[in-house]
Amino acid sequence: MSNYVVRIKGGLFKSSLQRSAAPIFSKAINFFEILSHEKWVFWGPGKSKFMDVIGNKYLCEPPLSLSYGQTKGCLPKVEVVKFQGVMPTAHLSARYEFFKDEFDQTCEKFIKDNSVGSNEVEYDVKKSDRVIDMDLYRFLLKELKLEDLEKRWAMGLSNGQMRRARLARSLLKEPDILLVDDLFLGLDPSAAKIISEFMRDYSRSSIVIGLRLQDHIPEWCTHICCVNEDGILFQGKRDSVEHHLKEVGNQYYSKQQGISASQSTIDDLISTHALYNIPRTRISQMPHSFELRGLNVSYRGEDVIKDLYWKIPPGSKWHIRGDNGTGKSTLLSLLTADHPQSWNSRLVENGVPRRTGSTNYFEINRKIGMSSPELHATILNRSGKRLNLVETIATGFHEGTNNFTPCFDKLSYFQKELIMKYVKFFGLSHISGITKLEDLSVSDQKLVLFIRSIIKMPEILILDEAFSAMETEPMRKCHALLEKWPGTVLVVSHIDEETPRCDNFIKLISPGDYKVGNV
Ligand SMILES: Nc1ncnc2c1ncn2[C@@H]1O[C@H](COP(=O)(O)OP(=O)(O)OP(=O)(O)O)[C@@H](O)[C@H]1O
Repeated sequence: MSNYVVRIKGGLFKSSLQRSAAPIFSKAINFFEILSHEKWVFWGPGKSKFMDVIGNKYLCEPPLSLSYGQTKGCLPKVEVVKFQGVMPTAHLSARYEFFKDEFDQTCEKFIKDNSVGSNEVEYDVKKSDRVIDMDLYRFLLKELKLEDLEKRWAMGLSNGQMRRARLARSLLKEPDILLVDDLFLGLDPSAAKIISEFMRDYSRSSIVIGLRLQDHIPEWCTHICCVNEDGILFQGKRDSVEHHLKEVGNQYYSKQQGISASQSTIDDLISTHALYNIPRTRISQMPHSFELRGLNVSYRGEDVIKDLYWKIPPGSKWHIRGDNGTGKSTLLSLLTADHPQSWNSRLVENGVPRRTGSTNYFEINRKIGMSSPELHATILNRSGKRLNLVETIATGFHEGTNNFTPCFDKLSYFQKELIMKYVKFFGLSHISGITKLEDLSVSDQKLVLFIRSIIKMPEILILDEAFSAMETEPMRKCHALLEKWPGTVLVVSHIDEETPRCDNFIKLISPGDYKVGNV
Protein backbone atom coordinates (compact mmCIF):
# COMPACT_ATOMS: atom_id res chain seq x y z
CA MET A 1 0.00 0.00 0.00
CA SER A 2 1.30 3.46 -0.94
CA ASN A 3 2.23 5.59 2.07
CA TYR A 4 0.83 8.78 0.63
CA VAL A 5 -0.15 11.60 2.95
CA VAL A 6 -2.21 13.56 0.45
CA ARG A 7 -3.25 12.83 -3.11
CA ILE A 8 -5.20 14.68 -5.82
CA LYS A 9 -6.64 12.81 -8.81
CA GLY A 10 -8.40 14.86 -11.48
CA GLY A 11 -9.63 17.57 -9.09
CA LEU A 12 -11.04 21.03 -9.71
CA PHE A 13 -11.27 23.27 -6.62
CA LYS A 14 -13.83 25.93 -5.76
CA SER A 15 -14.44 28.22 -2.83
CA SER A 16 -18.20 27.97 -2.99
CA LEU A 17 -20.91 25.43 -3.86
CA GLN A 18 -22.47 27.75 -6.42
CA ARG A 19 -22.40 26.27 -9.90
CA SER A 20 -21.21 29.56 -11.39
CA ALA A 21 -18.31 29.92 -8.91
CA ALA A 22 -14.97 30.17 -10.74
CA PRO A 23 -12.46 27.45 -9.87
CA ILE A 24 -9.37 28.37 -7.83
CA PHE A 25 -7.20 27.09 -10.70
CA SER A 26 -8.67 27.03 -14.19
CA LYS A 27 -6.94 23.74 -15.02
CA ALA A 28 -7.90 20.58 -13.17
CA ILE A 29 -5.08 18.92 -11.25
CA ASN A 30 -4.62 15.55 -12.94
CA PHE A 31 -2.34 13.97 -10.41
CA PHE A 32 -0.41 15.18 -7.41
CA GLU A 33 0.79 13.23 -4.42
CA ILE A 34 2.94 13.78 -1.34
CA LEU A 35 4.44 10.73 0.35
CA SER A 36 5.43 10.68 4.00
CA HIS A 37 8.74 12.39 4.82
CA GLU A 38 9.05 14.15 1.48
CA LYS A 39 10.10 17.81 1.57
CA TRP A 40 8.34 19.85 -1.09
CA VAL A 41 8.62 23.41 -2.35
CA PHE A 42 5.51 24.98 -3.83
CA TRP A 43 7.06 27.54 -6.09
CA GLY A 44 5.56 30.44 -8.03
CA PRO A 45 2.59 32.82 -7.98
CA GLY A 46 0.00 30.10 -7.27
CA LYS A 47 1.87 28.59 -4.30
CA SER A 48 -0.30 30.00 -1.49
CA LYS A 49 -3.54 28.89 -3.13
CA PHE A 50 -2.14 25.43 -3.74
CA MET A 51 -1.17 25.22 -0.07
CA ASP A 52 -4.78 26.04 0.79
CA VAL A 53 -5.90 23.28 -1.60
CA ILE A 54 -3.67 20.78 0.21
CA GLY A 55 -4.82 22.23 3.56
CA ASN A 56 -8.41 21.29 2.54
CA LYS A 57 -9.68 24.87 2.44
CA TYR A 58 -11.68 24.45 -0.78
CA LEU A 59 -14.40 22.17 -2.10
CA CYS A 60 -13.22 19.66 -4.66
CA GLU A 61 -14.94 18.29 -7.73
CA PRO A 62 -15.47 15.36 -7.94
CA PRO A 63 -15.80 15.13 -4.15
CA LEU A 64 -13.21 12.41 -3.60
CA SER A 65 -10.54 13.81 -5.91
CA LEU A 66 -8.64 15.08 -2.86
CA SER A 67 -7.85 12.33 -0.38
CA TYR A 68 -5.66 11.96 2.66
CA GLY A 69 -3.85 8.68 3.26
CA GLN A 70 -4.31 6.61 6.37
CA THR A 71 -1.12 7.28 8.28
CA LYS A 72 -0.84 6.00 11.85
CA GLY A 73 -4.29 4.43 11.51
CA CYS A 74 -6.22 7.70 11.36
CA LEU A 75 -6.60 10.68 9.06
CA PRO A 76 -3.46 12.78 8.71
CA LYS A 77 -3.12 15.93 10.70
CA VAL A 78 -2.40 18.94 8.50
CA GLU A 79 -0.84 22.09 10.00
CA VAL A 80 -0.62 25.32 8.02
CA VAL A 81 1.71 28.17 9.09
CA LYS A 82 1.17 31.36 7.14
CA PHE A 83 2.71 34.77 7.16
CA GLN A 84 0.79 36.66 9.83
CA GLY A 85 3.31 38.90 11.50
CA VAL A 86 2.96 39.36 15.22
CA MET A 87 -0.27 38.79 17.15
CA PRO A 88 -3.16 40.71 15.61
CA THR A 89 -4.35 43.34 18.06
CA ALA A 90 -7.13 45.85 18.18
CA HIS A 91 -4.57 48.65 18.20
CA LEU A 92 -0.90 48.75 17.27
CA SER A 93 0.13 50.08 20.64
CA ALA A 94 -1.33 47.00 22.37
CA ARG A 95 1.86 45.07 21.71
CA TYR A 96 3.87 47.32 23.93
CA GLU A 97 1.37 47.71 26.72
CA PHE A 98 0.20 45.33 29.39
CA PHE A 99 -3.47 44.60 29.39
CA LYS A 100 -5.64 41.54 29.20
CA ASP A 101 -7.43 40.17 26.20
CA GLU A 102 -7.66 36.80 24.50
CA PHE A 103 -3.98 36.90 23.58
CA ASP A 104 -2.91 37.53 27.15
CA GLN A 105 -0.83 34.41 27.44
CA THR A 106 2.76 33.41 27.76
CA CYS A 107 4.81 32.12 24.87
CA GLU A 108 4.68 28.69 26.56
CA LYS A 109 0.87 28.68 26.56
CA PHE A 110 0.76 29.94 23.01
CA ILE A 111 2.98 27.08 21.83
CA LYS A 112 1.14 24.42 23.85
CA ASP A 113 -2.14 25.82 22.54
CA ASN A 114 -4.08 23.69 24.96
CA SER A 115 -5.54 26.11 27.43
CA VAL A 116 -7.02 29.53 27.82
CA GLY A 117 -6.89 31.59 30.97
CA SER A 118 -4.97 34.31 32.67
CA ASN A 119 -1.33 34.58 33.66
CA GLU A 120 -2.44 35.99 36.94
CA VAL A 121 -4.74 33.23 38.20
CA GLU A 122 -3.97 29.68 39.17
CA TYR A 123 -6.33 27.70 36.95
CA ASP A 124 -6.36 26.99 33.23
CA VAL A 125 -9.40 26.10 31.21
CA LYS A 126 -8.57 23.28 28.83
CA LYS A 127 -9.86 23.58 25.33
CA SER A 128 -8.79 20.18 24.11
CA ASP A 129 -7.87 16.80 25.58
CA ARG A 130 -4.69 16.67 23.53
CA VAL A 131 -1.78 15.12 25.39
CA ILE A 132 1.34 17.18 24.93
CA ASP A 133 4.59 15.35 24.38
CA MET A 134 6.81 17.25 26.80
CA ASP A 135 10.01 15.80 25.32
CA LEU A 136 8.99 17.15 21.94
CA TYR A 137 8.07 20.49 23.54
CA ARG A 138 11.54 20.79 25.13
CA PHE A 139 13.18 19.66 21.87
CA LEU A 140 11.31 22.32 19.87
CA LEU A 141 12.13 25.08 22.37
CA LYS A 142 15.79 24.17 22.20
CA GLU A 143 16.06 23.71 18.44
CA LEU A 144 14.07 26.83 17.59
CA LYS A 145 15.98 28.93 20.17
CA LEU A 146 12.84 29.70 22.16
CA GLU A 147 14.02 28.65 25.63
CA ASP A 148 14.69 32.20 26.83
CA LEU A 149 11.31 33.34 25.58
CA GLU A 150 9.22 30.60 27.20
CA LYS A 151 7.81 32.77 30.01
CA ARG A 152 7.50 35.92 27.90
CA TRP A 153 4.16 37.43 27.07
CA ALA A 154 3.31 36.18 23.54
CA MET A 155 1.97 39.56 22.47
CA GLY A 156 5.39 41.12 23.03
CA LEU A 157 7.34 38.72 20.80
CA SER A 158 9.10 40.30 17.84
CA ASN A 159 8.23 39.18 14.31
CA GLY A 160 11.09 36.70 14.04
CA GLN A 161 10.44 35.34 17.53
CA MET A 162 6.75 34.91 16.77
CA ARG A 163 7.54 33.10 13.52
CA ARG A 164 9.61 30.54 15.43
CA ALA A 165 6.91 30.24 18.12
CA ARG A 166 4.23 29.60 15.47
CA LEU A 167 6.36 26.83 13.98
CA ALA A 168 6.85 25.23 17.39
CA ARG A 169 3.10 25.44 18.09
CA SER A 170 2.29 23.66 14.82
CA LEU A 171 5.02 21.03 15.17
CA LEU A 172 3.97 20.25 18.74
CA LYS A 173 0.65 19.02 17.31
CA GLU A 174 2.72 16.32 15.59
CA PRO A 175 1.26 16.88 12.14
CA ASP A 176 1.67 14.36 9.34
CA ILE A 177 2.16 17.23 6.98
CA LEU A 178 3.37 20.73 7.78
CA LEU A 179 2.74 23.52 5.27
CA VAL A 180 4.73 26.74 5.81
CA ASP A 181 4.24 29.63 3.44
CA ASP A 182 7.14 32.07 2.89
CA LEU A 183 9.38 30.18 5.27
CA PHE A 184 12.11 32.81 5.54
CA LEU A 185 9.97 35.90 5.68
CA GLY A 186 11.03 38.53 8.23
CA LEU A 187 13.87 36.39 9.57
CA ASP A 188 17.37 37.76 10.05
CA PRO A 189 20.12 35.65 8.41
CA SER A 190 20.97 33.70 11.58
CA ALA A 191 17.29 32.96 12.35
CA ALA A 192 16.78 31.92 8.71
CA LYS A 193 19.72 29.54 9.06
CA ILE A 194 18.34 28.09 12.32
CA ILE A 195 14.95 27.43 10.74
CA SER A 196 16.40 26.08 7.50
CA GLU A 197 18.67 23.63 9.36
CA PHE A 198 15.80 22.67 11.62
CA MET A 199 13.57 21.86 8.63
CA ARG A 200 16.43 19.99 6.95
CA ASP A 201 16.85 17.70 9.95
CA TYR A 202 13.19 17.38 10.90
CA SER A 203 11.93 13.95 9.91
CA ARG A 204 8.72 13.41 11.85
CA SER A 205 6.45 14.63 9.04
CA SER A 206 6.24 15.65 5.39
CA ILE A 207 7.03 19.28 4.86
CA VAL A 208 5.84 21.75 2.24
CA ILE A 209 7.25 25.25 2.04
CA GLY A 210 5.94 28.03 -0.21
CA LEU A 211 8.52 30.17 -2.02
CA ARG A 212 8.36 32.96 -4.57
CA LEU A 213 10.07 32.59 -7.95
CA GLN A 214 12.93 34.83 -6.83
CA ASP A 215 13.58 32.91 -3.58
CA HIS A 216 16.49 30.53 -3.16
CA ILE A 217 15.34 26.90 -2.92
CA PRO A 218 17.08 25.23 0.04
CA GLU A 219 19.24 22.20 -0.75
CA TRP A 220 17.21 19.93 1.53
CA CYS A 221 14.03 20.22 -0.53
CA THR A 222 13.48 16.89 -2.27
CA HIS A 223 10.58 17.81 -4.60
CA ILE A 224 9.37 20.92 -6.42
CA CYS A 225 5.92 21.83 -7.66
CA CYS A 226 5.67 24.99 -9.75
CA VAL A 227 2.20 26.54 -9.62
CA ASN A 228 0.94 29.58 -11.49
CA GLU A 229 -2.50 31.21 -11.59
CA ASP A 230 -3.88 28.40 -13.81
CA GLY A 231 -2.58 25.39 -11.95
CA ILE A 232 0.45 23.10 -11.85
CA LEU A 233 3.12 23.90 -14.46
CA PHE A 234 5.47 21.09 -13.56
CA GLN A 235 6.24 18.88 -10.57
CA GLY A 236 8.56 16.12 -9.53
CA LYS A 237 11.79 15.16 -7.83
CA ARG A 238 14.24 18.00 -7.66
CA ASP A 239 16.75 16.49 -10.12
CA SER A 240 14.08 15.78 -12.68
CA VAL A 241 12.70 19.35 -12.79
CA GLU A 242 15.91 21.33 -12.31
CA HIS A 243 16.06 22.32 -16.00
CA HIS A 244 12.52 23.82 -15.82
CA LEU A 245 13.39 26.14 -12.96
CA LYS A 246 15.46 28.63 -14.94
CA GLU A 247 13.17 28.51 -17.93
CA VAL A 248 10.05 29.38 -15.92
CA GLY A 249 11.85 32.08 -13.92
CA ASN A 250 12.99 33.81 -17.14
CA GLN A 251 9.58 33.58 -18.80
CA TYR A 252 7.88 35.04 -15.75
CA TYR A 253 10.22 38.02 -15.54
CA SER A 254 9.92 38.87 -19.24
CA LYS A 255 6.13 38.68 -18.96
CA GLN A 256 6.20 41.05 -15.97
CA GLN A 257 8.52 43.45 -17.79
CA GLY A 258 6.09 43.51 -20.70
CA ILE A 259 3.17 44.77 -18.63
CA SER A 260 2.24 48.07 -20.24
CA ALA A 261 3.94 51.11 -18.87
CA SER A 262 1.57 53.48 -17.13
CA GLN A 263 1.00 57.03 -18.24
CA SER A 264 1.99 58.73 -14.98
CA THR A 265 5.64 59.29 -14.29
CA ILE A 266 7.15 58.95 -10.83
CA ASP A 267 7.42 62.74 -10.72
CA ASP A 268 3.66 63.03 -11.31
CA LEU A 269 3.10 60.73 -8.35
CA ILE A 270 5.27 62.56 -5.83
CA SER A 271 5.17 66.17 -6.99
CA THR A 272 2.81 67.26 -4.18
CA HIS A 273 5.28 66.29 -1.46
CA ALA A 274 6.31 69.32 0.64
CA LEU A 275 10.03 68.69 -0.04
CA TYR A 276 9.66 68.01 -3.78
CA ASN A 277 12.07 70.16 -5.79
CA ILE A 278 13.29 72.00 -2.67
CA PRO A 279 17.08 72.48 -2.98
CA ARG A 280 19.24 70.24 -0.75
CA THR A 281 20.91 73.30 0.78
CA ARG A 282 17.57 74.59 2.05
CA ILE A 283 16.53 71.19 3.38
CA SER A 284 19.81 70.88 5.30
CA GLN A 285 18.94 74.04 7.24
CA MET A 286 15.63 72.59 8.47
CA PRO A 287 15.44 71.01 11.96
CA HIS A 288 15.97 67.26 12.27
CA SER A 289 12.87 65.12 11.70
CA PHE A 290 13.87 63.27 14.88
CA GLU A 291 16.76 63.36 17.26
CA LEU A 292 17.29 60.80 20.03
CA ARG A 293 19.38 62.13 22.89
CA GLY A 294 20.30 59.08 24.96
CA LEU A 295 17.01 57.19 24.72
CA ASN A 296 16.25 54.21 27.00
CA VAL A 297 13.51 51.56 26.89
CA SER A 298 13.21 48.62 29.23
CA TYR A 299 10.62 45.98 30.11
CA ARG A 300 10.43 45.08 33.78
CA GLY A 301 13.98 46.20 34.33
CA GLU A 302 15.38 44.48 31.24
CA ASP A 303 16.94 46.92 28.75
CA VAL A 304 15.88 46.74 25.13
CA ILE A 305 17.24 50.15 24.07
CA LYS A 306 19.92 51.93 26.08
CA ASP A 307 21.62 55.32 25.61
CA LEU A 308 20.70 55.63 21.96
CA TYR A 309 21.89 58.80 20.21
CA TRP A 310 20.62 59.24 16.66
CA LYS A 311 19.94 62.25 14.41
CA ILE A 312 17.55 61.92 11.48
CA PRO A 313 17.82 64.96 9.13
CA PRO A 314 14.84 65.73 6.85
CA GLY A 315 15.02 63.92 3.52
CA SER A 316 17.55 61.35 4.78
CA LYS A 317 17.11 57.65 3.97
CA TRP A 318 18.00 55.10 6.65
CA HIS A 319 18.37 51.35 6.74
CA ILE A 320 17.65 50.19 10.30
CA ARG A 321 19.58 46.96 10.79
CA GLY A 322 19.70 44.40 13.57
CA ASP A 323 18.89 40.78 14.30
CA ASN A 324 15.43 39.64 15.35
CA GLY A 325 14.56 40.97 18.79
CA THR A 326 17.16 43.77 18.93
CA GLY A 327 14.50 46.48 19.19
CA LYS A 328 13.83 47.82 15.68
CA SER A 329 10.04 47.74 15.96
CA THR A 330 10.24 49.10 19.50
CA LEU A 331 12.32 52.02 18.22
CA LEU A 332 9.85 52.78 15.44
CA SER A 333 6.88 52.51 17.80
CA LEU A 334 8.50 55.23 19.92
CA LEU A 335 8.73 57.52 16.90
CA THR A 336 5.07 56.88 16.00
CA ALA A 337 3.98 57.30 19.65
CA ASP A 338 2.54 53.76 19.73
CA HIS A 339 4.78 52.95 22.68
CA PRO A 340 3.88 53.94 26.27
CA GLN A 341 7.38 55.38 26.73
CA SER A 342 7.02 57.69 23.70
CA TRP A 343 6.41 60.80 25.81
CA ASN A 344 10.03 61.32 26.55
CA SER A 345 12.03 64.54 26.34
CA ARG A 346 15.05 62.62 25.04
CA LEU A 347 13.06 62.20 21.86
CA VAL A 348 13.24 65.51 19.98
CA GLU A 349 10.96 66.13 17.06
CA ASN A 350 11.58 68.95 14.57
CA GLY A 351 13.75 70.56 17.27
CA VAL A 352 11.09 70.29 20.03
CA PRO A 353 11.48 67.76 22.91
CA ARG A 354 8.45 65.49 23.03
CA ARG A 355 7.01 66.09 26.48
CA THR A 356 3.49 65.27 27.58
CA GLY A 357 1.33 68.18 26.46
CA SER A 358 3.81 69.40 23.83
CA THR A 359 2.11 67.41 21.07
CA ASN A 360 -0.39 64.59 20.68
CA TYR A 361 -0.72 61.23 18.94
CA PHE A 362 -2.59 62.62 15.92
CA GLU A 363 -0.23 65.55 15.49
CA ILE A 364 2.71 63.12 15.43
CA ASN A 365 1.08 60.67 13.02
CA ARG A 366 -0.19 63.32 10.63
CA LYS A 367 3.29 63.50 9.14
CA ILE A 368 4.07 59.75 9.26
CA GLY A 369 3.20 57.09 6.70
CA MET A 370 3.86 53.47 7.54
CA SER A 371 3.79 49.88 6.38
CA SER A 372 4.70 47.15 8.86
CA PRO A 373 3.85 43.52 9.71
CA GLU A 374 1.85 44.72 12.72
CA LEU A 375 -0.18 47.07 10.57
CA HIS A 376 -0.67 44.34 7.95
CA ALA A 377 -1.99 41.89 10.55
CA THR A 378 -4.24 44.53 12.12
CA ILE A 379 -5.78 45.84 8.90
CA LEU A 380 -6.47 42.32 7.64
CA ASN A 381 -8.02 41.37 10.93
CA ARG A 382 -10.23 44.44 11.15
CA SER A 383 -10.98 45.41 7.57
CA GLY A 384 -9.76 42.62 5.25
CA LYS A 385 -13.31 41.51 4.45
CA ARG A 386 -14.74 45.01 4.29
CA LEU A 387 -12.38 47.20 2.28
CA ASN A 388 -11.46 46.77 -1.36
CA LEU A 389 -8.10 47.79 -2.75
CA VAL A 390 -8.99 51.44 -3.46
CA GLU A 391 -10.82 51.88 -0.15
CA THR A 392 -7.79 50.48 1.68
CA ILE A 393 -5.42 52.95 0.00
CA ALA A 394 -7.86 55.78 0.78
CA THR A 395 -7.52 55.13 4.53
CA GLY A 396 -3.91 56.32 4.16
CA PHE A 397 -5.30 59.87 4.11
CA HIS A 398 -6.41 59.57 7.76
CA GLU A 399 -4.17 61.33 10.26
CA GLY A 400 -3.40 58.17 12.25
CA THR A 401 -1.59 55.37 10.41
CA ASN A 402 -3.84 52.80 12.09
CA ASN A 403 -7.19 54.35 11.30
CA PHE A 404 -8.95 52.04 8.83
CA THR A 405 -12.36 53.71 8.78
CA PRO A 406 -13.66 53.79 5.17
CA CYS A 407 -13.28 57.30 3.73
CA PHE A 408 -12.96 57.04 -0.06
CA ASP A 409 -16.31 58.76 -0.70
CA LYS A 410 -15.31 61.72 1.46
CA LEU A 411 -12.03 62.39 -0.37
CA SER A 412 -11.51 65.37 -2.67
CA TYR A 413 -11.42 64.96 -6.43
CA PHE A 414 -7.66 65.47 -6.34
CA GLN A 415 -7.15 62.78 -3.69
CA LYS A 416 -9.26 60.24 -5.59
CA GLU A 417 -7.41 61.03 -8.79
CA LEU A 418 -4.06 60.55 -7.08
CA ILE A 419 -5.14 57.11 -5.81
CA MET A 420 -6.18 56.13 -9.34
CA LYS A 421 -2.84 57.29 -10.74
CA TYR A 422 -1.02 55.05 -8.27
CA VAL A 423 -3.33 52.11 -8.98
CA LYS A 424 -2.63 52.49 -12.70
CA PHE A 425 1.09 53.00 -12.24
CA PHE A 426 1.35 49.74 -10.32
CA GLY A 427 -0.87 47.82 -12.78
CA LEU A 428 -3.67 47.18 -10.28
CA SER A 429 -6.56 48.75 -12.25
CA HIS A 430 -8.18 45.44 -13.20
CA ILE A 431 -8.78 44.49 -9.55
CA SER A 432 -9.07 47.92 -7.95
CA GLY A 433 -12.80 48.29 -7.28
CA ILE A 434 -13.90 44.73 -6.69
CA THR A 435 -11.37 42.63 -4.86
CA LYS A 436 -11.45 42.76 -1.08
CA LEU A 437 -8.13 43.19 0.66
CA GLU A 438 -8.14 39.69 2.13
CA ASP A 439 -8.67 38.12 -1.32
CA LEU A 440 -5.57 39.74 -2.80
CA SER A 441 -2.30 37.81 -2.92
CA VAL A 442 0.05 38.63 -0.04
CA SER A 443 2.30 40.40 -2.58
CA ASP A 444 -0.56 42.67 -3.71
CA GLN A 445 -1.61 43.28 -0.09
CA LYS A 446 1.92 44.50 0.65
CA LEU A 447 1.84 46.68 -2.47
CA VAL A 448 -1.48 48.20 -1.40
CA LEU A 449 -0.05 48.89 2.07
CA PHE A 450 2.97 50.57 0.46
CA ILE A 451 0.77 52.85 -1.66
CA ARG A 452 -1.38 53.55 1.41
CA SER A 453 1.72 54.58 3.36
CA ILE A 454 2.79 57.23 0.84
CA ILE A 455 -0.54 58.51 -0.48
CA LYS A 456 -0.74 61.46 1.94
CA MET A 457 2.85 62.45 1.01
CA PRO A 458 4.14 62.02 4.57
CA GLU A 459 7.19 63.87 5.85
CA ILE A 460 8.44 60.61 7.36
CA LEU A 461 7.93 57.24 5.73
CA ILE A 462 8.43 54.09 7.81
CA LEU A 463 8.82 50.87 5.83
CA ASP A 464 9.15 47.98 8.28
CA GLU A 465 9.46 44.72 6.27
CA ALA A 466 7.35 46.49 3.63
CA PHE A 467 8.73 44.40 0.75
CA SER A 468 8.86 40.93 2.31
CA ALA A 469 6.57 38.61 0.37
CA MET A 470 6.32 41.09 -2.51
CA GLU A 471 7.00 39.81 -6.02
CA THR A 472 10.08 41.22 -7.75
CA GLU A 473 8.46 43.46 -10.34
CA PRO A 474 6.16 45.54 -8.08
CA MET A 475 9.03 45.75 -5.58
CA ARG A 476 11.31 47.22 -8.26
CA LYS A 477 8.70 49.84 -9.06
CA CYS A 478 8.38 50.76 -5.38
CA HIS A 479 12.15 51.04 -5.10
CA ALA A 480 12.33 53.24 -8.24
CA LEU A 481 9.73 55.53 -6.69
CA LEU A 482 11.67 55.70 -3.43
CA GLU A 483 14.83 56.71 -5.33
CA LYS A 484 13.08 59.99 -6.12
CA TRP A 485 11.04 60.30 -2.91
CA PRO A 486 12.05 63.58 -1.28
CA GLY A 487 10.98 62.85 2.31
CA THR A 488 12.66 61.06 5.22
CA VAL A 489 12.59 57.26 4.90
CA LEU A 490 13.27 54.65 7.60
CA VAL A 491 13.56 51.09 6.30
CA VAL A 492 13.67 47.86 8.30
CA SER A 493 14.63 44.87 6.17
CA HIS A 494 16.75 41.75 6.61
CA ILE A 495 17.28 40.93 2.94
CA ASP A 496 19.48 43.01 0.60
CA GLU A 497 17.30 42.56 -2.51
CA GLU A 498 14.29 43.83 -0.58
CA THR A 499 16.06 46.93 0.72
CA PRO A 500 15.57 50.15 -1.25
CA ARG A 501 18.67 52.32 -1.66
CA CYS A 502 19.48 54.14 1.58
CA ASP A 503 22.24 56.67 2.32
CA ASN A 504 22.76 55.79 5.96
CA PHE A 505 22.33 52.91 8.34
CA ILE A 506 21.88 52.40 12.04
CA LYS A 507 22.63 48.93 13.37
CA LEU A 508 21.14 47.77 16.66
CA ILE A 509 23.51 45.20 18.10
CA SER A 510 22.48 44.95 21.76
CA PRO A 511 21.26 47.45 24.41
CA GLY A 512 23.86 50.25 24.47
CA ASP A 513 25.73 48.97 21.40
CA TYR A 514 24.83 50.81 18.16
CA LYS A 515 26.59 51.57 14.93
CA VAL A 516 25.66 54.52 12.71
CA GLY A 517 27.25 55.08 9.29
CA ASN A 518 26.96 55.67 5.56
CA VAL A 519 25.79 52.84 3.34
N1 LIG B 1 5.58 44.24 25.92
C1 LIG B 1 6.74 43.60 25.97
N2 LIG B 1 7.14 42.97 27.10
C2 LIG B 1 8.33 42.33 27.18
N3 LIG B 1 9.21 42.26 26.15
C3 LIG B 1 8.87 42.84 25.00
C4 LIG B 1 7.64 43.55 24.83
N4 LIG B 1 7.60 44.04 23.58
C5 LIG B 1 8.75 43.67 22.99
N5 LIG B 1 9.52 42.95 23.84
C6 LIG B 1 10.86 42.37 23.58
O1 LIG B 1 11.72 43.44 23.17
C7 LIG B 1 12.65 42.94 22.21
C8 LIG B 1 12.62 43.82 20.98
O2 LIG B 1 11.46 43.53 20.21
P1 LIG B 1 11.23 44.19 18.77
O3 LIG B 1 9.92 43.71 18.24
O4 LIG B 1 11.42 45.67 18.88
O5 LIG B 1 12.44 43.54 17.94
P2 LIG B 1 12.78 43.67 16.40
O6 LIG B 1 14.21 44.11 16.32
O7 LIG B 1 11.78 44.54 15.71
O8 LIG B 1 12.65 42.15 15.93
P3 LIG B 1 12.21 41.49 14.50
O9 LIG B 1 13.36 41.66 13.56
O10 LIG B 1 11.99 40.05 14.86
O11 LIG B 1 10.93 42.17 14.05
C9 LIG B 1 12.28 41.48 21.94
O12 LIG B 1 13.13 40.63 22.67
C10 LIG B 1 10.84 41.38 22.42
O13 LIG B 1 10.53 40.07 22.85
